[in-house]
Amino acid sequence: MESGPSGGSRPAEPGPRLRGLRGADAAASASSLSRFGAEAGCRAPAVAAVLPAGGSGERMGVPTPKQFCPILERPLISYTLQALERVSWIKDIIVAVTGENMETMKGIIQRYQHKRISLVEAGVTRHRSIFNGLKALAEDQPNCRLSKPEVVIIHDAVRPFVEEDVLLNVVTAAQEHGASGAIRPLVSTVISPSVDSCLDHSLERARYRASEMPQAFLFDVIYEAYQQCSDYDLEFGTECLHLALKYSHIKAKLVEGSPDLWKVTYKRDLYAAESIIKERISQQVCVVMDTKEDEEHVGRCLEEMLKTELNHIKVTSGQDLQQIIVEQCYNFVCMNVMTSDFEETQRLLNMLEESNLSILYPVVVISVDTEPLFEFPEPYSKFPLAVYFTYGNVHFLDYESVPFGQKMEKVMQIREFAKEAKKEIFYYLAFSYISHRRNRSYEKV
Ligand SMILES: Nc1ccn([C@@H]2O[C@H](COP(=O)(O)OP(=O)(O)OP(=O)(O)O)[C@@H](O)[C@H]2O)c(=O)n1
Ligand SMILES: O=P(O)(O)OC[C@@H](O)[C@@H](O)[C@@H](O)CO
Repeated sequence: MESGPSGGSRPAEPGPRLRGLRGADAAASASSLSRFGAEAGCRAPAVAAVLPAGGSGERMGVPTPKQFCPILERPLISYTLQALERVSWIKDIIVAVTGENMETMKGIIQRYQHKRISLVEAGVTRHRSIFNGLKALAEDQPNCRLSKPEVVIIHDAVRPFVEEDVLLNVVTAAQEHGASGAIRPLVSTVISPSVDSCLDHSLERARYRASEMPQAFLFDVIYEAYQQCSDYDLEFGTECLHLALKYSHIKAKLVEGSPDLWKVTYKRDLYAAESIIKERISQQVCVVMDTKEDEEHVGRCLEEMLKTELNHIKVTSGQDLQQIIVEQCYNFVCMNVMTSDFEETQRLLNMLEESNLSILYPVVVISVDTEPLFEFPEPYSKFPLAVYFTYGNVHFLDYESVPFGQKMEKVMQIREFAKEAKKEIFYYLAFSYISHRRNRSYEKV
């Protein structure tokens, strides 16, 4: 077993989380942990995850194993890891990959700065890969460097759309019942063909469900099941819940999952995944404050206001910017509260230029000045002005006819600045906040 960049024998505490992410997601995670306590009437369990990622993706029909196929130039498995890393109460993530893909996997971990990851060798079947992942967590194994969790999540590496709520549901249910799995309604009816490929019988669709992922187990339940498992089951089985029932006599609690839990199997699934990822990326915004203090004030206000509209809002004063860009955020709002010389915006644009962000998706940078670079004549002066630039062209929203004073050179300054933003779509908003710098209180106009 090999640890990822977190190194050491014990995976570090949740890796450097994005400040805003820490704010929003950690709050969610914290509330989740309290849910453990409330609903299960017990303390939050130690939780680890095993991700089988050792397949060859034959049904995808491409040379690259599907877990490494790019979506927006980023490997599919990286999105799944990112989804699990957003859940701060998952302490260890064990990924089973083949020996030939080990270096590829390490490169992905390094490139996208994934944390809490340990790698194990995959097996020739999915069950054997999962078993190898569980061994890495068992304490009866030589050189075991990870502590045994109370609950282990098993989740296919090619199911990138997994949210904290379903993970919490299966883990909470596993704590109580010993095993749990996400299920979805069947789309097609299940039939049984006869030996001459004629219909033998069909199942009443409403009485059956599709078994999806994530699944969760008390670690001892599933580990003992795999230890007793027959070679036949390890070779041909596809259902971990079945192993828990057959060998540990545990009837898993079934949990309704969301439609997005599907497994990327065929090429069409990759196209569908790309559409969903694009839609989700468009819902992600990073607010970049020019000072840490403003991050705590204006940033948190914006976070509170925006988080009901967006699926992920991150607020930072810069120290996490590199990680945010690595995670492929595409929408940035630079709040220049203290300065209006574009310093922070320029720094972001430079980082975007130097990053490997996919150019398949436009980056939007909105620079907001609380001290407008120029005054507008009445009655416009008290309205926010939306001036936006597309590849160096200046467009004025709504105020085309606004007569500017002699300070056009300020507008030209913005225009020159925007020309630097080669591939970004750059927005500039001038808000007239009244900011009492002394007592750091902010009043919106
Ligand atoms: N020996 C194997 C086979 C599969 N998997 C993993 O199990 C998950 C679900 O399996 P599946 O969708 O069947 O993946 P593949 O086996 O790669 O697909 P195919 O059957 O089309 O080859 C995937 O993340 C896959 O990488 C694994 O870890 N080890
Ligand atoms: O058989 P495959 O390896 O394609 O897929 C595994 C799936 O069966 C499995 O992920 C769920 O059905 C839940 O067990």
